[in-house]
Amino acid sequence: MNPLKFETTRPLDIIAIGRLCIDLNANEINRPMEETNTFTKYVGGSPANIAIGSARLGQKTGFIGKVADDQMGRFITGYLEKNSIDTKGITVDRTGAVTGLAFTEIKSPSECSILMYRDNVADLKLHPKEVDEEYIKQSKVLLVSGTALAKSPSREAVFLALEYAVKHKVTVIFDLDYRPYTWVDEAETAVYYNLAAEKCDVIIGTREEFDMMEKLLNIEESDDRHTASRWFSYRAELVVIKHGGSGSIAYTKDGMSHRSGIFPTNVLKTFGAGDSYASAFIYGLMKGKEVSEAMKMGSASASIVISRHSCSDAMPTEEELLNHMETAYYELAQHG
Ligand SMILES: Nc1ncnc2c1ncn2[C@@H]1O[C@H](COP(=O)(O)OP(=O)(O)O)[C@@H](O)[C@H]1O
Ligand SMILES: O=C(O)C[C@@H](O)[C@H](O)C(=O)COP(=O)(O)O
Repeated sequence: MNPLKFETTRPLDIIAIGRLCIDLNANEINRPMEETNTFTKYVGGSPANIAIGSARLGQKTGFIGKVADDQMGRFITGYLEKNSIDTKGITVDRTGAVTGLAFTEIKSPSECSILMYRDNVADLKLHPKEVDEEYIKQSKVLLVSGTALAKSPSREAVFLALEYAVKHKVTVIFDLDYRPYTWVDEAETAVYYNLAAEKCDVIIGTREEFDMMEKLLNIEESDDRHTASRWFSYRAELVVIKHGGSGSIAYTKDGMSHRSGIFPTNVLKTFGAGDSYASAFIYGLMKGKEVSEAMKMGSASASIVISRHSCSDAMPTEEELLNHMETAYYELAQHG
């Protein structure tokens, strides 16, 4: 069962809003970053990765964001255009802001970490006046990534985009994407995450991200079903809780739950799992697939991306995704 009804006559399938950054993934793997010398540069930033994943799957994709007025900013917009992503919603910062950098460390397949340089980044300077209502109303879906709530004016830009989306019946999907290094205070984080989530139709996050949101409310011993049910009293139709190598579980407003397993793979690095999962999951939902099938598509995409060096560059095409689902072993993991 798929509870979502998309406005099918819109020229764009999905617009993502949030950060456009650079991933610098260590080439020397299985060692700490102190011992690495070279990195490969990719476009990064969770919403950028999801947008690239969506475009790779053939979806008409747009973006609302801000890039630095430098080579990195031009590299990012050029890469998005090469991937047929509409960039008219992207503005260039003129204040000397820089591009966020995510240095990734691959100590082992299961020990990966990300060192983020986020001072004076252009993406958090996106201003409400740069959010175009006429642009948003052209899309079936608005994808909001939580890190864009970390600082003004990006925070207000996101809330304005949410208002426009609700006004024009654009389905809002909230990928929590909690990055502690971008926030200064847990309470502030939880307040803004909860306020944004109230306006969303679909919420996707890990157990830890939902715990962060609930801690502020002194919700003791929450579980996945309790977490999901909280959001059905607002706009949510679907809540997905991801559990890493144990798969994911989704709840719909009708009280049903849907479990998904994983496609075991040779894991090179674990980051990129969430963004690839989100892009293919959303794609499945928009193709009218059952929730569990859309989750399986998300798992398949994640399985492909975590076996490769990059996140954005590794996003599969529709053909690669469907082929993987037909040929790879699928394991219905148990969790929770
Ligand atoms: N080790 C793994 N092997 C195969 N699939 C995985 C693995 N880790 C994660 N996945 C898939 O990626 C999805 C998202 O991963 P998760 O780590 O929960 O999200 P995030 O990257 O946002 O923290 C999981 O629900 C699962 O489908
Ligand atoms: O989101 C960032 O700024 C870093 C990403 O580009 C990076 O690829 C990553 O951490 C992916 O996140 P995940 O998919 O949630 O693991």
